[in-house]
Amino acid sequence: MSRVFVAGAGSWGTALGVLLAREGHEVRLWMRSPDKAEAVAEAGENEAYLPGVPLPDLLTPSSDLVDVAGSDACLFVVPAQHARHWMEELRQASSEAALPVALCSKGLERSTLMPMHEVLAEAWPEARGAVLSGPSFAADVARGLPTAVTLACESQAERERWLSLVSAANFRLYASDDPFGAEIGGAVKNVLAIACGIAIGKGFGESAKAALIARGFAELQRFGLAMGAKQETLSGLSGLGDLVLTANSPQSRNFSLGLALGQGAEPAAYLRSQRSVAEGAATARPLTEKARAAGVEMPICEGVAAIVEGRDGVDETIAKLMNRPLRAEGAGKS
Ligand SMILES: NC(=O)c1ccc[n+]([C@@H]2O[C@H](COP(=O)([O-])OP(=O)(O)OC[C@H]3O[C@@H](n4cnc5c(N)ncnc54)[C@H](O)[C@@H]3O)[C@@H](O)[C@H]2O)c1
Ligand SMILES: O=P(O)(O)OC[C@H](O)CO
Repeated sequence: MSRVFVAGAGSWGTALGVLLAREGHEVRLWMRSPDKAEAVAEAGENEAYLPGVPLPDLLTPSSDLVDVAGSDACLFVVPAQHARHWMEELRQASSEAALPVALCSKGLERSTLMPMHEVLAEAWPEARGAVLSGPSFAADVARGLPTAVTLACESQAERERWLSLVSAANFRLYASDDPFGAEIGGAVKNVLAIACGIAIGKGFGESAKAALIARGFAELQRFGLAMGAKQETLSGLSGLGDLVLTANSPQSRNFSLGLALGQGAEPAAYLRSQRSVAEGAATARPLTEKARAAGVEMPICEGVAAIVEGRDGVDETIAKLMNRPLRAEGAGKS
């Protein structure tokens, strides 16, 4: 049995905490508010983020960051735009310990354009980072439905430790030595899922969505390969696998955001009305800035960035995409 600190008690942190506690690990599920931690403990359930899932006895809700100090491992599940601050806090609370930290958040930091493992390297340099990513809705994992995801880190010994810690009967981990590639897939698929939601919200139908998935995957590969990710990672669970899941389901917050935008919702108002995070909204711009700096074209992601930031309307963006010069298929440069 290990002691695991789960930083972040949204739906994914809670589902992962429940999974580990069911496997016999002692879990501290950290959230910012002491009142909420108390209420969740009393209810025996995280009603706000994962309703209907009883918390196992081995899971203790906590608002005390110092609990990280005695832990064997940490799952980091705080939304990407708040990650740096809480990594710095965890570093202090853990006495700067070289704790194994699995990054489970999917996004790029807006101010620096960095993926989470680069943020971790700056904010908590002693931590030993890994990436846990792949097609996995929190509600599915909490219900014990069969799920497979990627666990990526450079050290083989660390990978093996993570595999034995987090794998469960219906939660299958595949190992990868490409943490960067695993992160890129999760960040880009969220932006593409918004595009697919927009197409459905506009009533364009399944053929349009399939075209967006295929051309979006070409963008994901172009960008990932230019950044040094491995092809096998991009076409694996954390890339193609997660794109297929997220781009096809209203269960996805990113797809649902797109759906609402396609139906005429105003982006800022819709985002303000949501308790849950749709990471693609904040990641779209840093992603496209990073791509442009690397000379990689990502027209679908550019369109999503313009729409969610209110710089362009849905109709204008679609017209721009459809009027691009005709070209050969393939991931290529553009
Ligand atoms: N939900 C899923 O199915 C799922 C699956 C895989 C990965 N993820 C990723 O996990 C990460 C967390 O998402 P989630 O779905 O668990 O969250 P959520 O949308 O269910 O809840 C949002 C969480 O963010 C917290 N939060 C808001 N502002 C904050 C701040 N300033 N500092 C710290 N925390 C703050 C809220 O308290 C809440 O716990 C995201 O990067 C998401 O992409 C989610
Ligand atoms: O609800 P979404 O769009 O954040 O997607 C959740 C997970 O990332 C799916 O793997």
